[in-house]
Amino acid sequence: MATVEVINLRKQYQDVVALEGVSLEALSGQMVTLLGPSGCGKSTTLRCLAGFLEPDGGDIRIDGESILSIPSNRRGFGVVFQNYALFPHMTVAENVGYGLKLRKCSRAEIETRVFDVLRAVRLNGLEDRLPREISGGQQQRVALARALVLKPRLLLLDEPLANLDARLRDEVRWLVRDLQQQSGITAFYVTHDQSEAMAISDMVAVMKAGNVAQFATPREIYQRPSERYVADFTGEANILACKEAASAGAGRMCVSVGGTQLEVAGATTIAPGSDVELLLRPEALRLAGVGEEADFTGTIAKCAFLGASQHCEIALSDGNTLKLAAPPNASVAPGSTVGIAIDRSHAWAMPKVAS
Ligand SMILES: Nc1ncnc2c1ncn2[C@@H]1O[C@H](COP(=O)(O)OP(=O)(O)OP(=O)(O)O)[C@@H](O)[C@H]1O
Repeated sequence: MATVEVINLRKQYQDVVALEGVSLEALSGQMVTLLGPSGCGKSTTLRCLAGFLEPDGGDIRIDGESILSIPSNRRGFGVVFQNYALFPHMTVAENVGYGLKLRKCSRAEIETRVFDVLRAVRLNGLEDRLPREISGGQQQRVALARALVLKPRLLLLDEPLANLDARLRDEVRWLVRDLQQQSGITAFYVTHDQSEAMAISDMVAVMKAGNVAQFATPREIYQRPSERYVADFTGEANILACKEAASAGAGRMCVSVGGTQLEVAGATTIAPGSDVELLLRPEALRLAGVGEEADFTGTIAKCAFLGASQHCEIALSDGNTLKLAAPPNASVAPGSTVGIAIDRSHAWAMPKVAS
Protein backbone atom coordinates (compact mmCIF):
# COMPACT_ATOMS: atom_id res chain seq x y z
CA MET A 1 0.00 0.00 0.00
CA ALA A 2 0.97 3.62 -0.46
CA THR A 3 2.80 6.23 1.62
CA VAL A 4 1.60 9.68 0.57
CA GLU A 5 3.44 12.97 1.10
CA VAL A 6 1.78 16.33 0.55
CA ILE A 7 4.56 18.92 0.45
CA ASN A 8 4.00 22.67 0.76
CA LEU A 9 0.89 22.53 -1.46
CA ARG A 10 -0.36 25.89 -2.72
CA LYS A 11 -3.51 26.73 -4.64
CA GLN A 12 -5.20 30.00 -5.53
CA TYR A 13 -8.59 30.51 -7.23
CA GLN A 14 -8.51 33.93 -8.92
CA ASP A 15 -7.87 36.21 -5.91
CA VAL A 16 -8.73 33.62 -3.20
CA VAL A 17 -5.73 31.86 -1.67
CA ALA A 18 -7.19 28.46 -0.76
CA LEU A 19 -3.95 26.69 0.24
CA GLU A 20 -0.97 28.68 1.52
CA GLY A 21 1.44 25.80 2.06
CA VAL A 22 -0.11 22.54 3.20
CA SER A 23 2.23 19.74 4.27
CA LEU A 24 1.21 16.39 5.71
CA GLU A 25 1.85 12.72 5.28
CA ALA A 26 -0.06 9.44 5.34
CA LEU A 27 2.00 6.36 6.10
CA SER A 28 1.00 3.14 4.40
CA GLY A 29 -2.37 1.92 5.72
CA GLN A 30 -3.13 5.06 7.72
CA MET A 31 -6.38 7.01 7.75
CA VAL A 32 -5.57 10.73 7.78
CA THR A 33 -8.38 13.20 8.40
CA LEU A 34 -8.48 16.81 7.27
CA LEU A 35 -10.53 18.63 9.89
CA GLY A 36 -11.54 22.27 9.97
CA PRO A 37 -14.32 24.81 9.46
CA SER A 38 -15.93 25.64 6.15
CA GLY A 39 -13.55 27.31 3.71
CA CYS A 40 -10.24 26.30 5.36
CA GLY A 41 -9.08 24.31 2.30
CA LYS A 42 -9.98 20.68 3.08
CA SER A 43 -11.73 19.90 -0.20
CA THR A 44 -9.15 21.80 -2.23
CA THR A 45 -6.41 19.60 -0.72
CA LEU A 46 -8.40 16.46 -1.48
CA ARG A 47 -9.17 17.57 -5.03
CA CYS A 48 -5.46 18.17 -5.65
CA LEU A 49 -4.79 14.64 -4.37
CA ALA A 50 -7.48 13.23 -6.65
CA GLY A 51 -6.06 15.11 -9.63
CA PHE A 52 -9.27 17.12 -10.22
CA LEU A 53 -7.33 20.33 -9.50
CA GLU A 54 -3.79 21.30 -10.40
CA PRO A 55 -1.90 22.95 -7.52
CA ASP A 56 0.06 26.16 -8.16
CA GLY A 57 3.03 24.95 -6.14
CA GLY A 58 4.33 22.17 -3.96
CA ASP A 59 4.26 18.45 -4.65
CA ILE A 60 2.32 15.26 -3.96
CA ARG A 61 4.40 12.09 -3.81
CA ILE A 62 3.38 8.47 -3.53
CA ASP A 63 6.11 6.16 -2.32
CA GLY A 64 8.56 8.94 -3.14
CA GLU A 65 7.38 9.60 -6.74
CA SER A 66 5.58 12.80 -7.75
CA ILE A 67 2.12 12.13 -9.16
CA LEU A 68 1.33 15.68 -10.31
CA SER A 69 1.84 14.85 -13.99
CA ILE A 70 -0.46 11.79 -13.82
CA PRO A 71 -4.09 12.53 -14.87
CA SER A 72 -6.79 11.71 -12.32
CA ASN A 73 -8.11 8.67 -14.22
CA ARG A 74 -4.64 7.09 -14.21
CA ARG A 75 -3.91 7.62 -10.52
CA GLY A 76 -5.81 4.49 -9.47
CA PHE A 77 -7.49 6.19 -6.51
CA GLY A 78 -10.94 5.45 -5.11
CA VAL A 79 -13.03 8.56 -4.56
CA VAL A 80 -16.20 8.86 -2.44
CA PHE A 81 -17.78 12.28 -2.25
CA GLN A 82 -20.81 13.65 -0.42
CA ASN A 83 -22.88 13.64 -3.60
CA TYR A 84 -22.34 10.04 -4.46
CA ALA A 85 -24.17 10.20 -7.84
CA LEU A 86 -24.94 6.54 -8.48
CA PHE A 87 -26.15 5.68 -11.97
CA PRO A 88 -29.96 5.78 -11.44
CA HIS A 89 -30.83 3.28 -14.18
CA MET A 90 -28.32 0.63 -13.01
CA THR A 91 -28.89 -1.86 -10.21
CA VAL A 92 -26.73 -1.87 -7.10
CA ALA A 93 -24.60 -4.71 -8.51
CA GLU A 94 -24.24 -2.97 -11.89
CA ASN A 95 -23.21 0.29 -10.21
CA VAL A 96 -20.55 -1.50 -8.19
CA GLY A 97 -19.32 -3.61 -11.12
CA TYR A 98 -19.22 -0.76 -13.64
CA GLY A 99 -15.55 0.15 -13.05
CA LEU A 100 -14.52 -3.51 -13.38
CA LYS A 101 -16.44 -3.75 -16.66
CA LEU A 102 -14.54 -0.72 -17.99
CA ARG A 103 -11.34 -2.50 -17.04
CA LYS A 104 -12.50 -5.44 -19.15
CA CYS A 105 -12.57 -7.92 -16.26
CA SER A 106 -14.30 -11.22 -17.02
CA ARG A 107 -17.96 -11.63 -16.10
CA ALA A 108 -17.06 -14.31 -13.52
CA GLU A 109 -14.45 -12.07 -11.85
CA ILE A 110 -16.89 -9.13 -11.76
CA GLU A 111 -19.55 -11.33 -10.15
CA THR A 112 -17.18 -12.61 -7.46
CA ARG A 113 -15.67 -9.23 -6.60
CA VAL A 114 -19.05 -7.45 -6.54
CA PHE A 115 -20.49 -10.20 -4.34
CA ASP A 116 -17.54 -9.98 -1.92
CA VAL A 117 -17.54 -6.20 -1.61
CA LEU A 118 -21.33 -6.01 -1.19
CA ARG A 119 -21.06 -8.52 1.63
CA ALA A 120 -18.29 -6.40 3.22
CA VAL A 121 -20.51 -3.28 3.19
CA ARG A 122 -23.46 -5.42 4.35
CA LEU A 123 -25.58 -4.91 1.24
CA ASN A 124 -25.87 -8.52 0.12
CA GLY A 125 -29.43 -9.29 -0.87
CA LEU A 126 -29.92 -5.83 -2.42
CA GLU A 127 -27.92 -6.53 -5.60
CA ASP A 128 -30.90 -6.16 -7.95
CA ARG A 129 -32.41 -3.00 -6.49
CA LEU A 130 -32.17 0.38 -8.21
CA PRO A 131 -30.63 3.29 -6.24
CA ARG A 132 -34.08 4.86 -5.72
CA GLU A 133 -35.25 1.62 -4.08
CA ILE A 134 -32.70 1.77 -1.23
CA SER A 135 -32.12 4.22 1.66
CA GLY A 136 -29.60 7.09 1.79
CA GLY A 137 -27.26 5.13 4.06
CA GLN A 138 -27.43 2.14 1.73
CA GLN A 139 -26.74 4.37 -1.29
CA GLN A 140 -23.68 5.74 0.47
CA ARG A 141 -22.48 2.20 1.14
CA VAL A 142 -22.92 1.40 -2.58
CA ALA A 143 -20.69 4.41 -3.34
CA LEU A 144 -18.11 3.05 -0.90
CA ALA A 145 -18.35 -0.45 -2.42
CA ARG A 146 -17.93 1.05 -5.90
CA ALA A 147 -14.65 2.66 -4.81
CA LEU A 148 -13.37 -0.35 -2.83
CA VAL A 149 -14.09 -2.97 -5.50
CA LEU A 150 -11.34 -1.48 -7.67
CA LYS A 151 -8.77 -2.10 -4.89
CA PRO A 152 -7.46 1.46 -5.07
CA ARG A 153 -3.99 2.28 -3.75
CA LEU A 154 -5.45 5.38 -2.10
CA LEU A 155 -9.00 6.09 -0.92
CA LEU A 156 -10.24 9.71 -0.83
CA LEU A 157 -13.41 10.46 1.13
CA ASP A 158 -14.91 13.98 1.17
CA GLU A 159 -17.62 14.35 3.84
CA PRO A 160 -19.03 10.97 2.77
CA LEU A 161 -21.52 10.84 5.64
CA ALA A 162 -22.77 14.43 5.51
CA ASN A 163 -26.17 13.52 4.05
CA LEU A 164 -26.94 10.85 6.64
CA ASP A 165 -28.83 11.27 9.91
CA ALA A 166 -26.88 11.01 13.19
CA ARG A 167 -27.55 7.31 13.87
CA LEU A 168 -26.69 6.17 10.36
CA ARG A 169 -23.63 8.39 10.32
CA ASP A 170 -22.34 6.58 13.38
CA GLU A 171 -22.98 3.17 11.87
CA VAL A 172 -21.42 3.91 8.46
CA ARG A 173 -18.47 5.69 10.14
CA TRP A 174 -17.45 2.48 11.92
CA LEU A 175 -17.98 0.47 8.77
CA VAL A 176 -15.69 2.81 6.79
CA ARG A 177 -12.99 2.51 9.44
CA ASP A 178 -13.31 -1.31 9.66
CA LEU A 179 -13.09 -1.73 5.89
CA GLN A 180 -10.15 0.66 5.61
CA GLN A 181 -8.26 -1.17 8.35
CA GLN A 182 -9.07 -4.65 7.04
CA SER A 183 -8.01 -3.78 3.50
CA GLY A 184 -4.97 -1.78 4.66
CA ILE A 185 -5.76 0.99 2.15
CA THR A 186 -4.19 4.38 2.86
CA ALA A 187 -7.01 6.93 3.08
CA PHE A 188 -7.68 10.65 3.38
CA TYR A 189 -10.97 11.71 4.93
CA VAL A 190 -12.43 15.23 4.94
CA THR A 191 -14.82 16.32 7.66
CA HIS A 192 -15.75 19.33 9.78
CA ASP A 193 -17.07 17.00 12.50
CA GLN A 194 -14.57 16.76 15.34
CA SER A 195 -15.98 13.57 16.85
CA GLU A 196 -15.94 11.83 13.46
CA ALA A 197 -12.30 12.83 12.97
CA MET A 198 -11.27 11.65 16.43
CA ALA A 199 -13.09 8.33 16.10
CA ILE A 200 -11.75 7.09 12.80
CA SER A 201 -8.30 8.59 12.26
CA ASP A 202 -4.73 7.56 12.82
CA MET A 203 -3.67 11.17 12.23
CA VAL A 204 -5.62 14.43 12.07
CA ALA A 205 -4.62 17.59 10.22
CA VAL A 206 -6.46 20.53 11.78
CA MET A 207 -6.65 23.12 9.01
CA LYS A 208 -6.81 26.88 9.48
CA ALA A 209 -7.21 29.30 6.58
CA GLY A 210 -5.22 27.33 3.99
CA ASN A 211 -2.61 26.02 6.44
CA VAL A 212 -2.21 23.05 8.74
CA ALA A 213 -2.45 24.36 12.31
CA GLN A 214 -1.51 20.97 13.80
CA PHE A 215 -0.87 17.50 12.38
CA ALA A 216 -0.91 14.86 15.09
CA THR A 217 -2.77 11.86 16.54
CA PRO A 218 -6.36 12.38 17.76
CA ARG A 219 -5.14 12.08 21.37
CA GLU A 220 -2.47 14.69 20.89
CA ILE A 221 -4.66 17.28 19.17
CA TYR A 222 -7.21 16.87 21.97
CA GLN A 223 -4.88 16.73 24.97
CA ARG A 224 -1.94 18.77 23.68
CA PRO A 225 -3.26 21.24 21.10
CA SER A 226 -0.70 23.60 19.61
CA GLU A 227 -2.94 26.66 20.06
CA ARG A 228 -6.37 27.87 21.12
CA TYR A 229 -7.82 27.44 17.60
CA VAL A 230 -7.05 23.69 17.69
CA ALA A 231 -8.30 23.30 21.28
CA ASP A 232 -11.61 25.00 20.45
CA PHE A 233 -12.15 22.95 17.32
CA THR A 234 -11.45 19.56 18.89
CA GLY A 235 -13.84 19.52 21.84
CA GLU A 236 -15.24 21.38 24.80
CA ALA A 237 -12.53 23.67 26.17
CA ASN A 238 -12.07 25.99 29.15
CA ILE A 239 -9.31 28.38 28.17
CA LEU A 240 -7.93 30.81 30.74
CA ALA A 241 -5.48 33.63 30.09
CA CYS A 242 -2.38 33.34 32.28
CA LYS A 243 -0.05 36.17 33.21
CA GLU A 244 3.25 34.57 32.28
CA ALA A 245 5.08 31.29 32.19
CA ALA A 246 8.23 30.34 34.05
CA SER A 247 9.97 27.18 32.92
CA ALA A 248 9.85 24.29 35.34
CA GLY A 249 12.02 22.14 33.02
CA ALA A 250 11.26 19.23 30.66
CA GLY A 251 8.14 20.65 29.01
CA ARG A 252 6.65 21.80 32.32
CA MET A 253 5.99 25.34 33.44
CA CYS A 254 4.59 27.41 36.27
CA VAL A 255 1.69 29.63 35.28
CA SER A 256 -0.27 32.13 37.29
CA VAL A 257 -4.03 32.16 36.78
CA GLY A 258 -6.45 34.23 38.88
CA GLY A 259 -3.91 34.43 41.73
CA THR A 260 -3.29 30.66 41.73
CA GLN A 261 0.16 29.31 40.80
CA LEU A 262 0.05 26.02 38.91
CA GLU A 263 2.77 23.75 37.59
CA VAL A 264 1.50 22.17 34.38
CA ALA A 265 2.73 20.56 31.15
CA GLY A 266 2.90 22.86 28.17
CA ALA A 267 4.00 23.29 24.57
CA THR A 268 7.78 23.51 24.20
CA THR A 269 7.29 26.54 21.92
CA ILE A 270 6.39 28.71 24.94
CA ALA A 271 9.14 31.19 25.80
CA PRO A 272 9.68 31.87 29.52
CA GLY A 273 8.00 35.12 30.53
CA SER A 274 5.50 35.07 27.66
CA ASP A 275 1.71 35.15 27.94
CA VAL A 276 0.07 31.74 27.73
CA GLU A 277 -3.40 30.24 27.61
CA LEU A 278 -4.25 27.40 29.94
CA LEU A 279 -6.47 24.63 28.55
CA LEU A 280 -8.65 22.81 31.06
CA ARG A 281 -10.93 20.29 29.37
CA PRO A 282 -14.09 19.61 31.45
CA GLU A 283 -12.55 16.34 32.67
CA ALA A 284 -9.60 18.29 34.15
CA LEU A 285 -11.99 19.91 36.64
CA ARG A 286 -14.09 18.54 39.46
CA LEU A 287 -16.15 19.94 42.30
CA ALA A 288 -13.99 20.13 45.43
CA GLY A 289 -15.16 18.06 48.40
CA VAL A 290 -16.27 19.58 51.70
CA GLY A 291 -13.21 20.90 53.58
CA GLU A 292 -10.92 20.32 50.55
CA GLU A 293 -8.76 23.22 49.45
CA ALA A 294 -10.07 24.44 46.07
CA ASP A 295 -8.15 26.04 43.19
CA PHE A 296 -11.10 28.26 42.28
CA THR A 297 -14.36 29.29 43.93
CA GLY A 298 -17.39 30.18 41.84
CA THR A 299 -21.15 30.26 41.56
CA ILE A 300 -23.12 27.68 39.59
CA ALA A 301 -24.68 29.60 36.69
CA LYS A 302 -26.23 26.74 34.71
CA CYS A 303 -26.69 23.04 35.12
CA ALA A 304 -28.16 20.35 32.85
CA PHE A 305 -28.72 16.71 33.75
CA LEU A 306 -27.31 14.51 30.95
CA GLY A 307 -27.80 11.06 32.48
CA ALA A 308 -24.24 9.84 33.03
CA SER A 309 -23.16 13.31 34.23
CA GLN A 310 -24.38 16.85 34.85
CA HIS A 311 -23.06 19.65 32.64
CA CYS A 312 -22.31 22.65 34.89
CA GLU A 313 -21.23 26.17 34.05
CA ILE A 314 -19.58 27.96 36.94
CA ALA A 315 -19.03 31.72 37.00
CA LEU A 316 -15.79 32.88 38.62
CA SER A 317 -15.47 36.31 40.26
CA ASP A 318 -12.94 37.45 37.57
CA GLY A 319 -15.58 37.09 34.84
CA ASN A 320 -14.41 33.69 33.48
CA THR A 321 -16.83 30.78 33.23
CA LEU A 322 -15.71 27.17 33.65
CA LYS A 323 -17.55 24.16 32.23
CA LEU A 324 -17.27 20.85 34.01
CA ALA A 325 -18.96 17.46 34.16
CA ALA A 326 -20.27 16.80 37.68
CA PRO A 327 -21.31 13.32 38.87
CA PRO A 328 -24.99 12.57 38.14
CA ASN A 329 -26.08 12.81 41.79
CA ALA A 330 -23.93 15.76 42.92
CA SER A 331 -25.85 18.62 44.47
CA VAL A 332 -25.41 21.45 41.96
CA ALA A 333 -28.25 23.94 42.39
CA PRO A 334 -27.84 27.11 40.30
CA GLY A 335 -26.78 30.03 42.51
CA SER A 336 -24.85 27.92 45.00
CA THR A 337 -21.18 28.54 45.70
CA VAL A 338 -18.77 25.71 44.90
CA GLY A 339 -15.05 25.03 44.99
CA ILE A 340 -13.31 23.63 41.89
CA ALA A 341 -10.22 21.46 41.97
CA ILE A 342 -7.91 21.12 38.95
CA ASP A 343 -6.44 17.78 37.99
CA ARG A 344 -3.03 19.14 37.03
CA SER A 345 -2.17 16.07 34.95
CA HIS A 346 -4.96 17.08 32.52
CA ALA A 347 -4.01 20.78 32.28
CA TRP A 348 -2.10 22.02 29.24
CA ALA A 349 -0.45 25.40 28.59
CA MET A 350 -0.53 26.78 25.03
CA PRO A 351 1.31 29.75 23.56
CA LYS A 352 -0.93 32.77 23.03
CA VAL A 353 -1.28 33.04 19.26
CA ALA A 354 -2.94 35.96 17.47
CA SER A 355 -6.08 34.60 15.77
N1 LIG B 1 -13.93 27.03 -7.58
C1 LIG B 1 -13.63 27.99 -6.69
N2 LIG B 1 -13.49 29.27 -7.09
C2 LIG B 1 -13.15 30.25 -6.21
N3 LIG B 1 -12.93 30.04 -4.89
C3 LIG B 1 -13.06 28.78 -4.44
C4 LIG B 1 -13.41 27.69 -5.32
N4 LIG B 1 -13.48 26.57 -4.58
C5 LIG B 1 -13.17 26.91 -3.30
N5 LIG B 1 -12.92 28.24 -3.22
C6 LIG B 1 -12.51 28.99 -2.01
O1 LIG B 1 -11.31 28.40 -1.52
C7 LIG B 1 -11.31 28.33 -0.11
C8 LIG B 1 -11.15 26.87 0.33
O2 LIG B 1 -12.29 26.13 -0.11
P1 LIG B 1 -12.48 24.57 0.17
O3 LIG B 1 -13.68 24.12 -0.60
O4 LIG B 1 -11.21 23.86 -0.06
O5 LIG B 1 -12.78 24.60 1.73
P2 LIG B 1 -13.38 23.46 2.67
O6 LIG B 1 -12.56 23.51 3.91
O7 LIG B 1 -13.44 22.16 1.96
O8 LIG B 1 -14.83 24.01 2.96
P3 LIG B 1 -16.25 23.22 3.14
O9 LIG B 1 -16.16 22.47 4.43
O10 LIG B 1 -17.25 24.33 3.17
O11 LIG B 1 -16.38 22.32 1.93
C9 LIG B 1 -12.62 28.98 0.34
O12 LIG B 1 -12.37 30.33 0.63
C10 LIG B 1 -13.50 28.85 -0.88
O13 LIG B 1 -14.46 29.88 -0.91
